[in-house]
Amino acid sequence: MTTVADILRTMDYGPCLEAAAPVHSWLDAHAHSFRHFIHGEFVAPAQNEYFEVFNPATEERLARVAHGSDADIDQAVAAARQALPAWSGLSGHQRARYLYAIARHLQKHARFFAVLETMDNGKTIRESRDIDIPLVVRHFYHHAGWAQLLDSEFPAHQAVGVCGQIVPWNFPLLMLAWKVAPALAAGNTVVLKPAEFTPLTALAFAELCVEVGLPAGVLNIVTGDGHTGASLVNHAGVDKIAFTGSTAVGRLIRRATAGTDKKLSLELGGKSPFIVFDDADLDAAVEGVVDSIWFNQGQVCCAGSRILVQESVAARFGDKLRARMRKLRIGNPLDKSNDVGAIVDRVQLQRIRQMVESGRADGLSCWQTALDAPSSGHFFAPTFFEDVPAAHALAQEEIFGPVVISMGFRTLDEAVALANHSRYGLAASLWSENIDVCLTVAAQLAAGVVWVNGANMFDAAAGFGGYRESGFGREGGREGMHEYLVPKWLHAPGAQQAQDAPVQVAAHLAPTEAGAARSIDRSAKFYIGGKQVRPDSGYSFGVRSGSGALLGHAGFGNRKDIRNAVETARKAGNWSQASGHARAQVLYYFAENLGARAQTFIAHLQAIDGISEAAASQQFEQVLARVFHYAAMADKHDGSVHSTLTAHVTLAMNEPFGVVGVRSPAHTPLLAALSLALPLLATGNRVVLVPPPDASLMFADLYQVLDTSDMPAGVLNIVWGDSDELAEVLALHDDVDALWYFGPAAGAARVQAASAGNLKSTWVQRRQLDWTSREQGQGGEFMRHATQVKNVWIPYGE
Ligand SMILES: NC(=O)c1ccc[n+]([C@@H]2O[C@H](COP(=O)([O-])OP(=O)(O)OC[C@H]3O[C@@H](n4cnc5c(N)ncnc54)[C@H](O)[C@@H]3O)[C@@H](O)[C@H]2O)c1
Ligand SMILES: O=S(=O)(O)c1ccc(CO)cc1
Repeated sequence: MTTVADILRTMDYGPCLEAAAPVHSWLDAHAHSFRHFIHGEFVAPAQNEYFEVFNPATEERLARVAHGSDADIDQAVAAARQALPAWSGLSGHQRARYLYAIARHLQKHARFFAVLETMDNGKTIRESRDIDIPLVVRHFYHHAGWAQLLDSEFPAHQAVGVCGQIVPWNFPLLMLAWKVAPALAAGNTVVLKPAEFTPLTALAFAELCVEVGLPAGVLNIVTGDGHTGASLVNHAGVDKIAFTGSTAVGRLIRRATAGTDKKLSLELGGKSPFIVFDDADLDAAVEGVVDSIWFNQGQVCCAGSRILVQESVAARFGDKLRARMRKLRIGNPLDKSNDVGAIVDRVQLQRIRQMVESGRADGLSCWQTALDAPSSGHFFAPTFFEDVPAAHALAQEEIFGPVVISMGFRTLDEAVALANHSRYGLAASLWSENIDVCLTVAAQLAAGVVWVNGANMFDAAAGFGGYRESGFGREGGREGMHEYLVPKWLHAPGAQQAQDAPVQVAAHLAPTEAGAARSIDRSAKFYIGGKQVRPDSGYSFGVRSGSGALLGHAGFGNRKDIRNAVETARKAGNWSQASGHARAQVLYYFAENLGARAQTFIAHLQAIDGISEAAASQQFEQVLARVFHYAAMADKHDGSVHSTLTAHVTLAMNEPFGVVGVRSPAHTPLLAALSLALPLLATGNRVVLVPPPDASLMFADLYQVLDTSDMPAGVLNIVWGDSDELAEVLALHDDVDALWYFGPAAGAARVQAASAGNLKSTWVQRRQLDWTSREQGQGGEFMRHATQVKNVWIPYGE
């Protein structure tokens, strides 16, 4: 028997077990069997199929859970559709009261949810009790607030409709909260599919919703696997899909929803850098690594899994990290003394093992904490690979386990280059005592979240989400609410589908009317890198007026022209670094020079659309007003400081995407094209514009104005031809960061499917907008789509 004297001598932790009895009683009361939650009731699966759920720490069977089929999804979507009018018709205040009640009830049952989560997932009770469940509660409180304030904070917006939500197994209830709370606050109804390894807290949450009297059908939960998820994604009755999970499945969902009107947000994988500068508090940084990669056994999408350490301190840092690893306690997750729990499932454990073995087989230096874990259960020792080459799979692939790698760097620039050497862009952690270094680096990182001298910090008031292949959309904060809202004018009755005439251009010589050749003294070329450029194809086409008269010739663009335009836009990065004031000056100057050429453009507008001179003049005035508007906005699209829980200044910075492709519509062509290009330019993006071919002669005159307006070469490039074909080339291009497509449904589907390659953010509008309306043609919606939010957490105080 261990005596007090023994304890004082060894100072070892004793076992300190959390009671599991309340969860066992709950499982017993359900006879260890769970059905779907649809229309406020627990209903049996249509095909009577179930799957088993285990405790990964003990391999004990916890329950059998319904396996959702197409019929179950159908029933749940119908319930959500039926509940939608009444729920979205409630006042924000009425919805706030439900969300507040959910938060209160969660607090009352907090320990039950924490224990259930630990048993289902394998995470330590310290984490589920002190992090997951308090954050879940915080999310419902925070979003009760957004429901209350919806009318004043999001005027002229409405709910999207029925939301299909699919979550992973790493933070089961927290991921549910991230999705359900904003959806319900905004007035949507929900069908949620939990991950197959961890459905139990979602089902307990459904019971809690019954307890608080949430109206039937507002929240529906269908359990199942990837097939169930795919059925939800493909269901025609769903208006929005919100997905958190792997990049591979995110890509499938992007393709599956292409060409539908479904709004989409994707929170995907990561390989986040953890950067340690030589002036960092190394002991604090070592604790940061523990929070980054051994938290939740490294099954964290934003885990700091790549340590980049300045060479001068690398050896010291490595020693300190190994010393700390020796102290990590791995074992029963219900034991409050343990730091590291179980891996969620045998399959995931196997994947981690294979990745680690491949690193060892390649001769990489590998160090592991001694594993003194229980004989049953899925445990894996904290693992550290030192000096891993930047291109190695262990430095590039997400492992999703307790495995960290490190590599050295010498200079700040090298650190930034290594940090950004990844297809992902979810998060980053920076360690330095020099605030200049921290903010300089934070601004240069391609990451949706940056933690300064900290790691893995979250709060409902701050947005979370990625750049690049880590997905698009944000969860949390004001920016997260936008994922569940749409401007009311988009749903206004009478909005038509865009009906661009099928592209008439063909790579052949246009028949020329007698005498026309005399008036045609040039063939309009493209504008690439600040220069007029002949088409690569060597073909041109005849440009005709609205009445069919031949106006001139224009080059016919192809894949190569687009690639050249993207390359030159890529090099024009200084525009993104320029101040808003500098960009405003260029746009004002552009407006001034455009105004001086009014007669030219009025004549073009008359010829293209067959409108009167008065109507063309009026449209041109609107064009000038729009340029002035975005010149004015260039230094005013401010970010914000979020009110997060801890002592942080959490900056939400609006950053440009980089290179953005724009396919603009035929209707009111100059106004439409500039209404799209200007917000992008004002916010620092570089643009490859594909305007309608019928208006190419007018756009050839437009770039002459650009030439005289100090617009740097490569910032705005213009190529025309078969608009949808060129848009698809842009969508497929990995160096294009975002794409705006305004045009007919068939082309929209093509670009959305093609964008799945690098998961670029797309803004697609198949409806024909009224560009002359200020509500539809300009404003916040455009500025918001032109930027992505980076949240930078900067600590203050002690
Ligand atoms: N960015 C974030 O916020 C975030 C957060 C947590 C996890 N993740 C990512 O999630 C991954 C780990 O979770 P996982 O293994 O459960 O991911 P996963 O993509 O395999 O599964 C996630 C969810 O999608 C469902 N699913 C699987 N195939 C589907 C399909 N074809 N259509 C629709 N749904 C489908 C699953 O059943 C599960 O509910 C990691 O890559 C991690 O980085 C990202
Ligand atoms: O979505 S994840 O990045 O995996 C994540 C990590 C941590 C927390 C809470 O601490 C929530 C979500």
